[in-house]
Amino acid sequence: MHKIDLKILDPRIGDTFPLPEYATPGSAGLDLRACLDQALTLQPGETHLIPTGISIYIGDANLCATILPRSGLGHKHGIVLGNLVGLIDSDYQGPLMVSMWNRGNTEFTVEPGDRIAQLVFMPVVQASFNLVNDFTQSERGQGGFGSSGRQ
Ligand SMILES: O=c1ccn([C@H]2C[C@H](O)[C@@H](COP(=O)(O)OP(=O)(O)OP(=O)(O)O)O2)c(=O)[nH]1
Ligand SMILES: [Mg+2]
Repeated sequence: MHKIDLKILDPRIGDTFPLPEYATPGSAGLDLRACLDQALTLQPGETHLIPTGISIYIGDANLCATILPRSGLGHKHGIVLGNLVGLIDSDYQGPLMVSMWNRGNTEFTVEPGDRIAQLVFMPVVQASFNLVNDFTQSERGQGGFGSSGRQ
């Protein structure tokens, strides 16, 4: 288990609202909570930036974190992320924010402390570029965007 530095920015985190934790031993994501002072209703089509009450400092360029939607919110209520996926850089030290987008047709109310999205740590490979004029020919070549058909 990696140790990641975490700062509590909202005193309710770790008190009224639990710290992010893996729900089961096999969980990939840690749920993030809406650190709101009052309930917030997202009208259809609206996007709001919601504080999670924490900041993390990953501090290792070979790691990042992503913020992903919760499948229940996305599938049942149309609540996904305004940026589709949030990417947390290893050198970011600011507050973790969740862009909540109501892509559905009905309003949705977020209550303070609700679990609104999930944080997933991932390995990162940084690359530098080797400038060439021609690539060694691959089997695929330039084929893409459905070039192999549908079945
Ligand atoms: O859902 C998100 C996405 C990003 N961030 C923070 C962490 C990330 O490291 C930083 C910058 O994100 P990104 O590089 O995706 O945004 P940008 O629009 O390119 O901003 P910047 O110019 O600051 O890099 O914002 C969040 O808190 N939540
Ligand atoms: Mg950026």
